[in-house]
Amino acid sequence: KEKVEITKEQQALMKIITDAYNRHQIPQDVAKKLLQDQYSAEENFLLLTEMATSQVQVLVEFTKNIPGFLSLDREDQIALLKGSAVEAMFLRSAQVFSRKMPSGHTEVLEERIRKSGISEEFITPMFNFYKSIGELHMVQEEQALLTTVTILTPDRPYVKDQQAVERLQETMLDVLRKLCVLQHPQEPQYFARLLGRLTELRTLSHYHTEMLASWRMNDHKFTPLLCEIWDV
Ligand SMILES: CCOC(=O)c1ccc(NC(=O)c2c3c(nn2-c2ccccc2)CCN(S(=O)(=O)c2cccs2)C3)cc1
Repeated sequence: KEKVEITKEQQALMKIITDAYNRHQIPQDVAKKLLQDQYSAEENFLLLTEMATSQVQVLVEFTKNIPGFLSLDREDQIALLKGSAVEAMFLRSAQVFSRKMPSGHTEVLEERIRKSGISEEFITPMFNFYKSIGELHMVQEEQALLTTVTILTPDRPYVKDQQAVERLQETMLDVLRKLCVLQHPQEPQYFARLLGRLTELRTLSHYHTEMLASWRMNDHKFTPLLCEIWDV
């Protein structure tokens, strides 16, 4: 049985990434608004737009703390951000959703999201994903590293130096693999299950692209930042 050990450097790397990941949460006032009294579909949609926009701003800040990210080609940095923004948001959403919220809050939050003008065909896979992430009971280091692995996906559109991204992603995957073995010793397949969620995440982001088209048709407005990062 191979003795799995996280090196000093990997420990330091994990701390930088986890601290950066935890530094940004949904602004309390926005989250509170989501849980407050009745809202119309329009107001719910507006609130989600506001939250999604703040998530993108936080994503940009977070990536700056990924060791090695800022040494990548600048255009590749943009390509990685654009390519992973939706996936990172749904990963973060799943973690927000499955966090031990005060009882009843999860249901209210679910209700608001369901009543925000998003069509059922998108809502179902989204909540299935949230539940499947919740069942993993990831520790915060795993959440932060999984998001980092998602951002550092080499085969995003328009990435020129894929090798450089691959090297960074492999560094993160090695730490995540060891962490999974140490955190879930009874579940040798835990790391594989985690990576399997990234496949589910890609499917969700394809749904998202379709939804954007239908929202555009119903004349739903997005913020300039969301239009920029979602190419709408
Ligand atoms: C400051 C750090 O920010 C965060 O930590 C953060 C976390 C999660 C989110 N999540 C969301 O905004 C969000 C969305 C959906 N659900 N959902 C959600 C929110 C809370 C819990 C669980 C899920 C569905 C639709 N999209 S959308 O982008 O397609 C959209 C946009 C406009 C109309 S529809 C958004 C934001 C910020």
